[in-house]
Amino acid sequence: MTGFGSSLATAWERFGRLCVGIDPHDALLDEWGLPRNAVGVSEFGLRVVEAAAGRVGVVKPQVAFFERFGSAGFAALEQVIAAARRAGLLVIADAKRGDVGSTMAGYAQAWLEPGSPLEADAVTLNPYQGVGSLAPAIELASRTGKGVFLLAATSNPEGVRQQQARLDDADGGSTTVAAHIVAEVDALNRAGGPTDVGSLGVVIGATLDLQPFGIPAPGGPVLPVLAPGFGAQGATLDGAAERFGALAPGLIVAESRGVLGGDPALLSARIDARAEEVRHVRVR
Ligand SMILES: O=C(O)c1cc(=O)[nH]c(=O)n1[C@@H]1O[C@H](COP(=O)(O)O)[C@@H](O)[C@H]1O
Repeated sequence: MTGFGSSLATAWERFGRLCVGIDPHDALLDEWGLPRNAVGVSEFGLRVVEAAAGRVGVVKPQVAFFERFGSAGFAALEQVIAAARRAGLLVIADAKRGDVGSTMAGYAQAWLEPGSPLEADAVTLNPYQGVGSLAPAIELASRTGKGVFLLAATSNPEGVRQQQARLDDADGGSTTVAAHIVAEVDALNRAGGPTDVGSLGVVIGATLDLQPFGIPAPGGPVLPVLAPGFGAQGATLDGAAERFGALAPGLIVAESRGVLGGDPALLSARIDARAEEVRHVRVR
C-alpha cells in the first residue's frame, strides 16, 4: 500500500509544492458569475479541479463553503472530491475536525475510510481536545494509507497567545503548545516505521514569526507542513524557506484566494504561473 506521505513525495517531485485551495467564497462565486448555492459551489469546485489537474499535485477543498448549503452542499463536495481524485490530484479535505475519541471515530470514517462518500486522501484535524483524542483518525489513516494534518500554529493572529502558551516538560523545562503538537506528530511518524515522508503532518501558518513558538526540528521522516497564509493573508514566497527553517523540507504552499481570484478564464494560467514561482522556493 502506498501511504499518503509517499504519494505526497511523488506529487512534490512532479509538480512542486503548490496546493490549490478550493474555497468558493460568495465574493468569488460572484466574480465567476456563479450562483451562491450548491450548484454554484459544485461548478466552482469542478472548474478548479479541471484547471489544477496536471498543474499541481494537491488540492484542498474548504469544507465550510460546501457545508453551508446542507445536504446539497455535501453532495457537491462529494462530486468535487471524487473528480479531483479521479484526475490524480491528492485531496486534503479541510474539515478541521476534533472531538473525544469515540466520536472522532465517526469523523475518521467520514473523511478517511475507503469507499466513504466523502473519502479524501487526508483531512485537517483540530487537536484542542488533546492529540491523543485524535487516535481513531490517526490509526485509520495509518491502516488505509491516508494522511492527517494537525493544527499546530495557525495563520490567524487570534491563535498566537494560546498556541505559544507553555506546557511544563518532565525535565523542568517548558514547551509551547504548538511545539508540543509538532513533536507529538513527529514522534507518531517515527513510530510508523521508515519512510522518506511521513503521512502525518501539521498546519503552520505562513504569516507567522515562528521563532517564539520554539518548534523543534523533526527527528523522523520529512514532516508534511501545510502552510496557508500565502497570498490573500499577506505571506510572501520571498524568504519562505528561511522562515520555515528545519520545517521547510515538508512545506506545502497552500493558497486559495490568491490564485482563485480574478478572471476565471485565466485560472489555469494563474495556477501555472504560481506553481512555477513556488518551484523556485528552495525547500531543501
Ligand atoms: O487548515 C487550513 O488550511 C488553514 C489553517 C490556518 O491556520 N489558516 C488558514 O487560512 N487555513 C485555511 O487555508 C485557506 C486560506 O485561504 P486563503 O487565505 O484564501 O489563501 C482557508 O481555507 C483557511 O480555512
